[in-house]
Amino acid sequence: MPAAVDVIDCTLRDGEQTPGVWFTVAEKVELATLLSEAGVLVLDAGFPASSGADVEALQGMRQAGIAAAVGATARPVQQDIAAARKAQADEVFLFMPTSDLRLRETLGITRDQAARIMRAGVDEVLGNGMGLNIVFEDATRASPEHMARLVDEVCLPGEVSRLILADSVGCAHPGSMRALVRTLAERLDPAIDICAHTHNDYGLATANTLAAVEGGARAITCTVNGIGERAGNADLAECLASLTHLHGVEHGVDATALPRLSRLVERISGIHMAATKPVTGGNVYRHESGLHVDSMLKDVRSYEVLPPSWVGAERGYVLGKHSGTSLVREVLRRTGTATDVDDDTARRLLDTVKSTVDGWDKSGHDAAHAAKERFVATALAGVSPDVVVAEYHRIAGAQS
Ligand SMILES: CC(=O)SCCNC(=O)CCNC(=O)[C@H](O)C(C)(C)COP(=O)(O)OP(=O)(O)OC[C@H]1O[C@@H](n2cnc3c(N)ncnc32)[C@H](O)[C@@H]1OP(=O)(O)O
Ligand SMILES: CC(C)C(=O)C(=O)O
Repeated sequence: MPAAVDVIDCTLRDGEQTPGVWFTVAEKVELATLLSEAGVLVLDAGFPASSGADVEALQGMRQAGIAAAVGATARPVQQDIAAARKAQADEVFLFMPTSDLRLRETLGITRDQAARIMRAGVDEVLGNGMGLNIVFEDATRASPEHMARLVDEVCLPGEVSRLILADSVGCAHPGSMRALVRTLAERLDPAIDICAHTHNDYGLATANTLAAVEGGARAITCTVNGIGERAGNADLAECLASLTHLHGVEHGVDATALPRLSRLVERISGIHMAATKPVTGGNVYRHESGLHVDSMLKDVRSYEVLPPSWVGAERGYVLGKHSGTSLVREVLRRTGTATDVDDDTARRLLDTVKSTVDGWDKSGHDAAHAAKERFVATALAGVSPDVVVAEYHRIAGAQS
């Protein structure tokens, strides 16, 4: 693993390509500002040729004076590059399919033609004074010979900063991704960084991103909440957590910004994350099961490898159907109600918790609604500690 990687966020471009999702100009500038303040180095901030709003949004980011470099995605065609220039992009993500399937069957061009179009696009971007990232779209289904030739012809030091290898359909696995990066890294001038762009069709986007870094990639692309085309992209929070805690790789992003970023993207995309969403999900730092809570109260390493403080969150314990007396005692201790509770009282209080949960009426709901209710009960409510405290006072009162 390298000591550090560059982080490129593409929520504003690939994330916005999520079917049915679009962001207003103000939302884009707000998200770009937060990403930049968090320490993200580069933003793939939009596709200016797609709409005037994208041009305006990129200009707005420049006017807001954000520190992150503002990038624009473009095909190697004059109109896209002109739009990126109009948007005042610092750099361009210039993409061209590399697989024969995409070249021959959907674009109807040969490898030679693709190479020539790309070379002309490179010259156009450079002529317009913008920085350049070359994107090999569908690289994970492309011929290594064709990609090697493109490396020689369009990925030249002094012209190109990064080569982005895109697993556009999410068909790679960690082994193939690692091998692809290694092969092209041997061909590429070391002044140019390889960057991974992965999709999550098999749920492997994060694993493939990490494998790419292992193979020699020195930059990664991610989206907040993993939103993006189809099953989405590599999730920013997951990638950063793994890089930090599993591999010790620096990335320059302040992890305490991740929950806020996640909530902002939930709000502006309308796509809500599950409570189990790694790193930023509502249940990630919460525990209910009695045996777990008992262990956690003795040593938090028992069931916690990702410290909540890393993202600025707090550890929580939920009283519920699966609780044990350890948490009942802890609640009484934390609320200052009682420090020393006999076994019989603790057990009676636990029974109150369990019967309260068992008494919840879920009839009249269809299956989907019931599942949602269960989620809400688990994620948000459990049983309030007040129930235990009130019951304790009732028992203690009755005893005195
Ligand atoms: C893998 C990725 O995620 S790439 C990014 C994908 N993102 C988007 O498509 C979102 C933004 N897109 C848009 O707003 C629109 O598609 C536009 C404005 C870019 C283009 O719209 P239209 O001109 O109406 O074309 P349309 O989208 O229907 O078709 C795409 C055209 O681009 C061509 N094309 C696709 N990729 C490339 C490429 N890398 N280089 C050159 N041409 C390309 C296609 O061959 C097709 O050309 P044709 O119309 O001559 O057959
Ligand atoms: C344009 C590139 C980076 C892309 O989104 C893809 O190939 O998935």
